[in-house]
Amino acid sequence: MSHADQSVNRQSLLAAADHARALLDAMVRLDEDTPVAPELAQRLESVLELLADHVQPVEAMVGGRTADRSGPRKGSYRDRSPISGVLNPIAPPVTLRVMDDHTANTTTTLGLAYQGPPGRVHGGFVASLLDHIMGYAAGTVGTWIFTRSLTVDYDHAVPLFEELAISARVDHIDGRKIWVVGEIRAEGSVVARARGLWLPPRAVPKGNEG
Ligand SMILES: CCCCCCCCCCCCCCCC(=O)SCCNC(=O)CCNC(=O)[C@H](O)C(C)(C)COP(=O)(O)OP(=O)(O)OC[C@H]1O[C@@H](n2cnc3c(N)ncnc32)[C@H](O)[C@@H]1OP(=O)(O)O
Repeated sequence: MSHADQSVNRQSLLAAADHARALLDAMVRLDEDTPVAPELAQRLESVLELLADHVQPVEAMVGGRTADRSGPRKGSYRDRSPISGVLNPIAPPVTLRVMDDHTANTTTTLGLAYQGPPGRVHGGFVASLLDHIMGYAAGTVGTWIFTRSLTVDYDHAVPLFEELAISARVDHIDGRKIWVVGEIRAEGSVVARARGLWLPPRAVPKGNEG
């Protein structure tokens, strides 16, 4: 496939991921006695049939390489992230900014698919957003890092349908330990805060050395 074709194909995949996001939003807003339910199930089944021969085996996606590492990388790991992956429909629309000063930030607006208490973002997803952005801030210190500890303070409701500003910065580094703080703001006020510890693995995970 030429570079031009690849670019057109990627645009189509990005559009498909956006449609899938819109589908998730529509699914959680459907009334249980909607008359379109049978046709919806049928149409989605035929979409899955279209994809059946084209999805990669999971081994090709885990770690970004085929199991025996002989094949090419099967697409970008970051594009598939559940929080910021543009090709992962469960990721809300976010654009990450990772800065040289060991900070990371993003903005996003979440719909009903992320609802916990009525009108509020699910607390687990609040933690996931913080974990992810804080992980990227920690990631500016070393390539492979994992969350070892994360403590979240839910100061106020994190609202749905309003723009959220999520930011993180490395607070201090103590040997291998990278301590990070993060926060979420809505309309300029802090609604959630977190503090956490990130650590590199003692050995680089198998299959990711290259
Ligand atoms: C330019 C752009 C670059 C961007 C680049 C991006 C990179 C890409 C970013 C991806 C962003 C995704 C963000 C998702 C983030 C996940 O989703 S990560 C997934 C969830 N986390 C995991 O799966 C981790 C599971 N845990 C592990 O694998 C291992 O425990 C770890 C984290 C590798 C650490 O292993 P370990 O070093 O053997 O751990 P351990 O000895 O228990 O603890 C190390 C030290 O920390 C201390 N410690 C542990 N817990 C605590 C605590 N709560 N308080 C104080 N001290 C503690 C210990 O006492 C110990 O201290 P020392 O004795 O060494 O002084």
